[in-house]
Amino acid sequence: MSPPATIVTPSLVHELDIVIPTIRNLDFLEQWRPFFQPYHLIIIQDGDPSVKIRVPDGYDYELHNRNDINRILGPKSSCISFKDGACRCFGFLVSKKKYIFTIDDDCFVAKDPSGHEINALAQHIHNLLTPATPFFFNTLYDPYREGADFVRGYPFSLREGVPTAMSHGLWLNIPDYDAPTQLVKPRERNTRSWPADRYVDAVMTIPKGTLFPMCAMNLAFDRELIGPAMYFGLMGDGHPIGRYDDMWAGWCAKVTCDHLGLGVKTGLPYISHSKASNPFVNLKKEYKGLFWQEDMIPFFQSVTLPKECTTAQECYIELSKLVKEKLGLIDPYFEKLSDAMVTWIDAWNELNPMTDGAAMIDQGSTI
Ligand SMILES: O=c1ccn([C@@H]2O[C@H](COP(=O)(O)OP(=O)(O)O[C@H]3O[C@@H](CO)[C@H](O)[C@H]3O)[C@@H](O)[C@H]2O)c(=O)[nH]1
Ligand SMILES: [Mn+2]
Repeated sequence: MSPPATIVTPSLVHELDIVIPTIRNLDFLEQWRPFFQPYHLIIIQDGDPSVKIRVPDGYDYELHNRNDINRILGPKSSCISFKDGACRCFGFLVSKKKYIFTIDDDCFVAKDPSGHEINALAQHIHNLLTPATPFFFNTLYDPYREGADFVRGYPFSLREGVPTAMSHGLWLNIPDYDAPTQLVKPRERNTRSWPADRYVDAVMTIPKGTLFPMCAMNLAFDRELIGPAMYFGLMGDGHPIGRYDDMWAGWCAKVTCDHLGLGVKTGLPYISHSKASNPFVNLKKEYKGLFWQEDMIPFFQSVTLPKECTTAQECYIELSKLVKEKLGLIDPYFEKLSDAMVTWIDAWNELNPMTDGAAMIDQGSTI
């Protein structure tokens, strides 16, 4: 379902890039053509750079493989993962647009319960252009949606909301499960009809102080507000962990949004996820993350950033110090990750000299 027709959602064709990490031909773009064709694509080709990736005709795109990443970043390319979808964050780095939409190459156009094709991009744009409400939960969900509003008892001093930095979409068909869950529920599908009936027609702001497991399959964000915090970490080749790229970025970005007074939304739009990656391969990649996360989550829940940090870059550098100090005790990996977080910000500032990130947003008047 796209945003209601009465709310005109600008296309943002000149303000938004679509970033796709890939190891395969991009035939999936044929199905997205009605929605994606006007936009510039940034394709990050992972794996062997000598492999030719086929992009359907008629798309305006730039494609970066590992040789390009090494050439553009030089020694800083060490912070960009290889042989893991985490490489997509290079696209966030080189984009020059205000907004990013990132999607996996096994994600297709979904249909809502009435059978209409969902323009996921239009819904993300609507989510990003309307305020978020992290300081007080609205029980009718998104108050800025046609036909909804703030419910009785919602403080008027908070109804202006705050800028939305991230829009986290969901998935029909193959849900984004971790390997153990995938192994015990191999045939589970998230369908829009009975008995699953898991098409939830809602967008909600994730409250301040609450973390969430960010999936990069169907994700949009405001690059100027939160781009510097959207680093997907050291994953894949040469590293002890994989498939925690988007999770890591989501935890860092959420604590940064909370500190800067920015909003994160989850819910609509849905895409249809077509391929279940191999659960045994995934288990090997995720293994350390499955128990490290029992320490990572309390760490992020305990993070407080100094009030002097007023931009995403400043928050992120502070976070990198805390990662080294606190998580470095778990495993030397986190010391390397902390250093890579600093390298990422150096690369960000080098490629984006003009953006000084978001100044701290008014935390919303207390009532
Ligand atoms: O080595 C690789 C592997 C994959 N990619 C690209 O990354 C995305 C996601 O890959 P895939 O769909 O095969 O894996 P999933 O398990 O479904 O993905 C989930 O894991 C998350 C963490 O990576 C991901 O965002 C989730 O959706 C595809 O576009 C692959 O082409 C890669 O670049 N390098
Ligand atoms: Mn997938």
